[in-house]
Amino acid sequence: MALLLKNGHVVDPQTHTGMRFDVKIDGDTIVEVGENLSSDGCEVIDLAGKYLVPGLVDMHVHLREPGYEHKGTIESETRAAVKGGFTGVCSMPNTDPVTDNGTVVEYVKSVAAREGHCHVYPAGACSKGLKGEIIAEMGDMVAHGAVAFTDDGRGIQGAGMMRRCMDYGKMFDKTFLSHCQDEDLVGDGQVNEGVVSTRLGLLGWPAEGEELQIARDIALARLTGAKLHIQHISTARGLELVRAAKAEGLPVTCEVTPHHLFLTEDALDGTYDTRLKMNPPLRTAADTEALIRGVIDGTVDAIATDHAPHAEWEKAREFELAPFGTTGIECALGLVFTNLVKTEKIDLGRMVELMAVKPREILGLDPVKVEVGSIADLTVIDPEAIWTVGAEGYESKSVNCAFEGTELTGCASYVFVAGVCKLADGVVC
Ligand SMILES: NC(=O)N[C@@H](CC(=O)O)C(=O)O
Ligand SMILES: [Zn+2]
Ligand SMILES: [Zn+2]
Repeated sequence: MALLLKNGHVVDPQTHTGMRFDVKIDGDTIVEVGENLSSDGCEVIDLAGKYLVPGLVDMHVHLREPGYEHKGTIESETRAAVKGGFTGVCSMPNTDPVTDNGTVVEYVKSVAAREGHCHVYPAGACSKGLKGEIIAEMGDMVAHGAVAFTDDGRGIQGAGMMRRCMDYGKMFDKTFLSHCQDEDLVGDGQVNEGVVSTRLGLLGWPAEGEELQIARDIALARLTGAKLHIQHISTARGLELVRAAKAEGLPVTCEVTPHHLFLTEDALDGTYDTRLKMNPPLRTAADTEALIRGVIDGTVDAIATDHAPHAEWEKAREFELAPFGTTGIECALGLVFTNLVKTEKIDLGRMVELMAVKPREILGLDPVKVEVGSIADLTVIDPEAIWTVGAEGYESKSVNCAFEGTELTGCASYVFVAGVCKLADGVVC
């Protein structure tokens, strides 16, 4: 039966924004958009008071399967994604085995097709085993559906190796997603190097450890012509490097996470809370202010969560022994809505650009628009819902959320993936 979404406030910067429209879905496709559409033969969902936007895509997510199913599975983490309002996620290759060949890409895709709640777009590794030594089977991975290349979890240490990856891989016309971390400089750094690391007595992870590789990778994008995307950018100077690269016309983009936008190293003071341990670390207030300015002025292309589930016992260890990473896919929409949209720093159209339009563009996916003929990947946002992160638990298998206890306004109430309802009234179907 066709599905009629009535009276939603459509926000799509690619088509119509700010209009109240009915949207009819048949199968996996939008077949009609307009006012007062006939509901004959349709199941009707009333979206009065809600926003209807192109389905959100989180371009940086750790699903943990295969290999780390005690942290999360493709089933559990795509369930969390749908709860958070996403119709698709780009999965990172730091699995076990590493997603560095077509067989593992195929495995991720087949489990996602069988058990996943939303689209999964796998990223393949740049180097075999994420070791930064031998180029991974890029062509094989692309043939099996990999959408991008990354050694996320590690920076590629050798400039020559990064250059060879880009030179070889650029023939596939995919973007290189770069985790920027100079391991020699960062060493065992735990938190941002500065006053807070000194006060806590923890080894520092200096901003320069990230900025050196951002500068290097931009130089290599210039040298090779490959498309470069800086992951989870966290420092003001790093963003300045991206701004300059864009002004020069280089094919460089970047993403920022909600935790690097809305939390600073000061949250760690006196807590030693391992949920606040992530890579790169929380930085200074001056950095978050610069990142928010970048979101507003367009230097930042995308907001992605770097959703990184870890088991409770892993995070319950001493700070130095706990793994890096926070979950975030269930609260990202609420955080951005509360802190940026409600405060009028950005409008909802810009939010859709950051969380739906640009991620697809960078990953080379087909665009999704609220218009006839588009695939019906759609997110419905309730702008009035007030809720507390973690108060009703999580859909994710893991609970290591840096934002637990934060009160937010705005959440996803419906999610449609290829025309199928996956979230109804805030409940995963
Ligand atoms: N960001 C993190 O702190 N952790 C990520 C790895 C990564 O994104 O670098 C993880 O896989 O747990
Ligand atoms: Zn990373
Ligand atoms: Zn990551």
